[in-house]
Amino acid sequence: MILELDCGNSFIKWRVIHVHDAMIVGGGIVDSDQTLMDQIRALACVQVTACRIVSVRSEEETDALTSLIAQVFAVQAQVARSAPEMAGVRNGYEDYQRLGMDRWLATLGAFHLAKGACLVIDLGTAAKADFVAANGEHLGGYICPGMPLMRSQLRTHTRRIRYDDASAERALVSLAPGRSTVEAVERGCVLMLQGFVRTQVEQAREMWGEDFAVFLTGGDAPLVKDSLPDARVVPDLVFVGLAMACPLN
Ligand SMILES: Nc1ncnc2c1ncn2[C@@H]1O[C@H](COP(=O)(O)OP(=O)(O)OP(=O)(O)O)[C@@H](O)[C@H]1O
Ligand SMILES: CC(C)(CO)[C@@H](O)C(=O)NCCC(=O)O
Ligand SMILES: [K+]
Repeated sequence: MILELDCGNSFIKWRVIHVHDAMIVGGGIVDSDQTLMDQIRALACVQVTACRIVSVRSEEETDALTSLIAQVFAVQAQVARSAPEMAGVRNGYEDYQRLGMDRWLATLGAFHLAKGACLVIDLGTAAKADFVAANGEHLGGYICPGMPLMRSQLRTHTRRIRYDDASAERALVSLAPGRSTVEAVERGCVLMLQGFVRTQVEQAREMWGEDFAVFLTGGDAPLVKDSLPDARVVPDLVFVGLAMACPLN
């Protein structure tokens, strides 16, 4: 079985798939290497024979994780590396190595699925948008604070914005003007995300008319999907690209 890991800035998403048909055996989202190991080991009868990783963490953190995996499962993890060109997509950065690997892989995955022009939106700790033209040219993209960063900046830099996670969740039953601090902040940040996403779609329309696909991924995709009815929500888009970048045979 193949262990796949997407190491983001706040969380690690993992899943275990069968080698032959890519059927998903299990998966989850964790906030530490140790919890990751515990969760994988808790899956009965899993024999990890290969591992592929995408990481936007430091080289040291990624090395520590690959060592742990070598120790626990006796496999050498394959770590996805940047490339100037792959699977028909040309990296649009001046220095291709600077483009975040999560963005690059999501872009590869999206172009593979769309087989044409696409806009890729990934809403995690950071909110990211990337544009790929029909000929596979990656045109670049945008990076903004995502929901967790917007909310924590407000909490950190003000005296009187304080609330707990449970009330934050309750506040999102509607997006009407907030009548409490928690509603005002949570709804305001969601509207920021929706505005970000709409602006990207407008830009794609200016370039490509109606001839493009929109892909939506990342933990906070559900917060904007109603304002983007034509978007394809693909939670595992980074894993689609990861399998392309690290084919393991
Ligand atoms: N089960 C979950 N565990 C943690 N966060 C979740 C979960 N489901 C949804 N989320 C939301 O997902 C967001 C984090 O998204 P994601 O996991 O894509 O971030 P990340 O990969 O760490 O960040 P980035 O991609 O910017 O590096 C959080 O704001 C949280 O609200
Ligand atoms: C933007 C983040 C932090 C989002 O995970 C990641 O893609 C990253 O570290 N990128 C490097 C900077 C860049 O993409 O220009
Ligand atoms: K990510």
